[in-house]
Amino acid sequence: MPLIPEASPSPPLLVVLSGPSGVGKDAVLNELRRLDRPWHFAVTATTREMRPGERDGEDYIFIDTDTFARMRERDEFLECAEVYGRWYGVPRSQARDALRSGKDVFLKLDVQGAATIRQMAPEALLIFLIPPSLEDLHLRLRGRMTESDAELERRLLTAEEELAQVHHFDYRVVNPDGDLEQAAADIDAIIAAEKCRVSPRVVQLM
Ligand SMILES: Nc1nc2c(ncn2[C@@H]2O[C@H](COP(=O)(O)OP(=O)(O)O)[C@@H](O)[C@H]2O)c(=O)[nH]1
Ligand SMILES: Nc1ncnc2c1ncn2[C@@H]1O[C@H](COP(=O)(O)OP(=O)(O)O)[C@@H](O)[C@H]1O
Repeated sequence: MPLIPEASPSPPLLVVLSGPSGVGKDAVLNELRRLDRPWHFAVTATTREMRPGERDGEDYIFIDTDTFARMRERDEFLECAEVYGRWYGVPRSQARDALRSGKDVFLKLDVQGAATIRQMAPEALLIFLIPPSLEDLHLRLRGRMTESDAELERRLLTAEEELAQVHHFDYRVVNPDGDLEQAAADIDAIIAAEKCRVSPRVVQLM
């Protein structure tokens, strides 16, 4: 029996997850990985030092500033930005190949990266993760104990500017204190709803 065209699977989504440092992006993404959906979580490159427990090639591709500059000159990044004094970039292959394979692709980006993707691929789905309060954000960032005092201060100062960018996003999801499963469930529901759009998002990447 011929398939009804509207019943065919919707095209893969390019999902950008942003949010201030310490809000819980990594924690929520790890929860989303456990859902075992047909999603690809892009691994981006950074010149930031590796934190204890991070794995090269899994949490990030850790490279030095010369290598980053060379990759940038060769236009190997879909997007890149200087964030909190370090460089970060999405290798083109990380997004393009996974989309072509039909997988929804998650990019964990700062607000600059989200704005670049919005320009480059207006059909991308932009989700902003927010803390219940600035106090919660400060407690989480301090509690992670991964930044020097100076770096911590820089991230906290930047957080308010980042939070003010929420109106550029399609969805905002609260990461409730002690209940990151709820934030993951909200994002899972957003993706499921987006897959039911009558006019689906069709992402074109160069
Ligand atoms: N624009 C852009 N931002 C990125 C990229 N990879 C990571 N980031 C963002 O860079 C910021 C700093 O990341 P990180 O050093 O892991 O700090 P964290 O947010 O405190 O975990 C976060 O907002 C990330 O979402 C990238 O490829 N491009
Ligand atoms: N919903 C939550 N409630 C309480 N603590 C959280 C929650 N989500 C994340 N955390 C903690 O907050 C800190 C920052 O989380 P992380 O995922 O590193 O944030 P980001 O990737 O956005 O910088 C970590 O110690 C993490 O365990």
